[in-house]
Amino acid sequence: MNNSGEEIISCENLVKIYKTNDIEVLALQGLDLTIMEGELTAIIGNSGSGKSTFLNMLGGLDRPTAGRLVVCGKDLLKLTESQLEKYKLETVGFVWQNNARNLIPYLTALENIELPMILSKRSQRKDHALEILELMGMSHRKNNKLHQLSGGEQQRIAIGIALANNPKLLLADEPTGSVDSRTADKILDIFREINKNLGITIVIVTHDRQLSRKVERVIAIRDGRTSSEFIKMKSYTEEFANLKGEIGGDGKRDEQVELAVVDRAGRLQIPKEYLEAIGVLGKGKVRVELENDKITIYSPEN
Ligand SMILES: Nc1ncnc2c1ncn2[C@@H]1O[C@H](COP(=O)(O)OP(=O)(O)OP(=O)(O)O)[C@@H](O)[C@H]1O
Repeated sequence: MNNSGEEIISCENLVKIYKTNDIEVLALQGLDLTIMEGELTAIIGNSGSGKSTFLNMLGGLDRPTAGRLVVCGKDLLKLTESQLEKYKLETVGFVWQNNARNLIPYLTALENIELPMILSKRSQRKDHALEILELMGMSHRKNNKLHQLSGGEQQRIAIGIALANNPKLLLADEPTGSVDSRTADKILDIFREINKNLGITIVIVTHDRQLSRKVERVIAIRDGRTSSEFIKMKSYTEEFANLKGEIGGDGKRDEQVELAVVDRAGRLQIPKEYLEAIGVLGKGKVRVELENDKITIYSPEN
């Protein structure tokens, strides 16, 4: 991760309501989060919590209903249709779980990677596509079509397609959802390399707890709101050295610390289990005390 200190995604009180016939579904209900340029972030949450909805908003595939969503300086609630088309083609790259959606089956791997460049009228497309294939370790598969590639190879090409127009932000929806764990590890390695070497900000939506343990920042969404965050405390270099016994390993397995989210209005969401543990869940009130640099939360009965 090479976080440059610039905000690339700023999301405040984001709301998305889907209307089907007479039914309204509140898919995002005031989501707040900020992602800095150069971060590699995983978004986790139960089925139906709003992960894909948020990724679709980030990708410009669907419009938010209300709130604020600014990506790379572009206000996604205000872009015109043609600005949104350009944004989808040039500012973000999208990798889907389903490769039939990522790759056009009757085109070769090389042609698939060239396609986004054709759509945005770039020159020197073939050279750039060949460079990307090399970066993905897929030069030897350039003339293969979808059905001639393994699941892992298809995902590499899908990432290559997403990188074709040099996006600042790469979005991936369950990229390891349909491959075995060894392939999933390799795909995650590619994301890490792209993040580190090209400095591209990456947001991955995943159910895969194994994958989310391997990234430095994890944002948990519950019921369309940010519920908590996990930050990795050790760098990969340190962790790798630890594994190889090169630096004193402390034997600690849990390298991610959980952070509760405080929104811009100062509202704090405390994990439900914590409230349960001190017997205040559903009570509506807690005792809060400030003591030097600590805030302590008690049950009012204590
Ligand atoms: N196009 C749509 N029309 C109506 N409701 C939708 C639409 N897309 C999503 N929803 C609803 O919005 C809520 C959030 O869905 P979303 O797909 O974002 O969740 P998710 O966390 O990605 O779930 P999963 O992990 O199962 O993919 C769900 O209740 C879902 O049924």
